Amino acid sequence: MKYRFITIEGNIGAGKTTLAHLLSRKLNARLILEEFADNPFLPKFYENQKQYAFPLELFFMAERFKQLKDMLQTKDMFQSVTVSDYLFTKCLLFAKVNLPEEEFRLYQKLFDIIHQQLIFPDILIYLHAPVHQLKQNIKKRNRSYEQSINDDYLFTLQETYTSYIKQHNLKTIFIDASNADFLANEKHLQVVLDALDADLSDGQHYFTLP
Ligand SMILES: Nc1ncnc2c1ncn2[C@@H]1O[C@H](COP(=O)(O)OP(=O)(O)OP(=O)(O)O)[C@@H](O)[C@H]1O
Repeated sequence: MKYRFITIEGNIGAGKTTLAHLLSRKLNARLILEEFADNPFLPKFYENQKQYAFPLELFFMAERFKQLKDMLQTKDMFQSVTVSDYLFTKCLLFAKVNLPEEEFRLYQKLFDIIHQQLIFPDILIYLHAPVHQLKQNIKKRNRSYEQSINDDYLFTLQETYTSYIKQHNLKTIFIDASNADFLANEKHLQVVLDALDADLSDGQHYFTLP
């Protein structure tokens, strides 16, 4: 495997964690998973966004920084590849959507200082699914506090993610994940594995699933 650090991103409910598990098994890679369930502000945020957005975003940034720094500094002699189901920049993208202007500027200052200390992934896999499908996935997995998520929030996040990817030259495997089923359909996983094997230049590369 030519990549040492592979990161999967996508909107809420896009299927990042499932793909991260499958890839890490196939590649015998170390797995870094988002620990959103430990964030005590998340259920409160969904009830009252204005009041809880800032502590929520700060908590996510602190936890993710700690997790990535710890994991990436510890060398694992048996697993030379790492797969994560989030990009550290995700903190900034969500903060941009959720915080008022002044608070976002403060957040960005902190983010910029912290971000310099982390390693960027060698390749990003972005799962793009339409909002109606994300809603179905969110409904199906049935985390109670997520059931109030509305279409506008998902659309705005989608736009924020895609414009970030377009503006940066990060090597990206952009997958049209409408109807993706990486668990049940081996051909879907194979598309990702083949893309990781291909010689890709920097920037975005689009793939559809069979
Ligand atoms: N920075 C953030 N600000 C606000 N909410 C966040 C932030 N990061 C994650 N969340 C919330 O945490 C929960 C988990 O989000 P995330 O998109 O990481 O995982 P997921 O939806 O379980 O992923 P997938 O289904 O693609 O595996 C969601 O409710 C999401 O909105």
